[in-house]
Amino acid sequence: MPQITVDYSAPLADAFDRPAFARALHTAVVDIVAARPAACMTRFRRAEETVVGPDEAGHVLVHVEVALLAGRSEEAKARLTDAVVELLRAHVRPAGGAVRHLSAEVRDLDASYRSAEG
Ligand SMILES: O=C(O)C/C(=C\C=C(/O)C(=O)O)C(=O)O
Repeated sequence: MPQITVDYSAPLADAFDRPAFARALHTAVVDIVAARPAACMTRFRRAEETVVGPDEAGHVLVHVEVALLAGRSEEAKARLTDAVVELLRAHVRPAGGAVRHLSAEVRDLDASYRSAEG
């Protein structure tokens, strides 16, 4: 299962349409790296405290990590990363004038990865 983790700053709680983002993200994962639709799984983690440089306020962060079984090309992984950042732009509204820091990475799951269902 593509294991997808999204860390986001707490002030974005009402400004980040998480279900819509996850659905669009899963479509992108299926289209770009041919994952099974039903296998795409995203969890969101709300960060109560963030600091950017010296600042405890004035910034909000979203970072997305997509972990895939090994085998996709670097080009495909880079295309997916670009698509994720574009989706973040579309689904994270600026919150109270804070600077948005939107980022993503696509990496390979470790060779030891196993999963089970049921
Ligand atoms: O669910 C699957 O299709 C197989 C799988 C993971 C698949 C990916 O992570 C991928 O396509 O990159 C699994 O966890 O069983």
